[in-house]
Amino acid sequence: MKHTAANIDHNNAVISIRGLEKSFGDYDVLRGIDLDLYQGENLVVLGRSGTGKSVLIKLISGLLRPDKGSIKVLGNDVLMLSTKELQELRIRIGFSFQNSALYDSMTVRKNLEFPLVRNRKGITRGEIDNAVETVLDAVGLSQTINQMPSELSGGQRKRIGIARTLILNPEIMLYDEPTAGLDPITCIEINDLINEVQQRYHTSSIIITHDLTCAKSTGDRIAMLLDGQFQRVGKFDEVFATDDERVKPFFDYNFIQ
Ligand SMILES: Nc1ncnc2c1ncn2[C@@H]1O[C@H](COP(=O)(O)OP(=O)(O)OP(=O)(O)O)[C@@H](O)[C@H]1O
Repeated sequence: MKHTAANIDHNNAVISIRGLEKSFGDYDVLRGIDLDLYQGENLVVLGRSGTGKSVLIKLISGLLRPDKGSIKVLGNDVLMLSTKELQELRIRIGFSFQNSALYDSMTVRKNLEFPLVRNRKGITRGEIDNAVETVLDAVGLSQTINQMPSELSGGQRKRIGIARTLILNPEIMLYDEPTAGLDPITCIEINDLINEVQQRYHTSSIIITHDLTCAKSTGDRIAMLLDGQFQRVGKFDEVFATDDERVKPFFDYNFIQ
């Protein structure tokens, strides 16, 4: 079970979605999504491949427009924002995506400086150095500051990718399959890091994963996408207390029953 007691404000939804629908041609991917992400909460989104998890993230970040429904993020109606306002909103969201690769030709320090220099005009050298050292310490990799990405393990690269996101002090974190392709021990480290980020940065997070160990150890709540809707939402044990043949195989496969 999740081992950190989270400080969640259930009166404050940082993401609020109602009646969201999205189709591509004849395929109705999302068929009426309702979802609240509360301040301080880690919410895990589970679902089979192709059920629309990435589409949901793209709708939340304004990269796709829905056919129906509303999306509020940090008090903003995403569908009403101008391009510039959307860009400003996205800076407040940290994206930890599988393909958010590090720049191979830059040291860890330069990789971490990059988003700061681009997004914080007028920032001083001292402030940059301070921010880099703080996020590296947060992900436990201070010693790698002058290394190249090719000298790091997969787990270390993942941590630096998360540090690069944290450097802009995001209010919301979106993790897309954070443990994919990592060995079990590194997975545990990444799960712990997600929980530490929640505690230390007071972020609210959506974590998309197929890894139920990750779901169990990071999720304050689990939302399972079934047939285009969140049909099972709750604590980990509640979500899996069912004989539903769409749900059981997830559990059985992950825990070898
Ligand atoms: N721009 C697009 N145009 C047409 N179809 C799309 C588009 N984006 C997504 N789809 C379709 O929507 C469905 C949901 O895709 P999505 O990438 O959200 O799945 P997913 O749940 O994230 O899957 P996975 O776990 O494999 O990453 C898929 O059938 C996909 O082909």
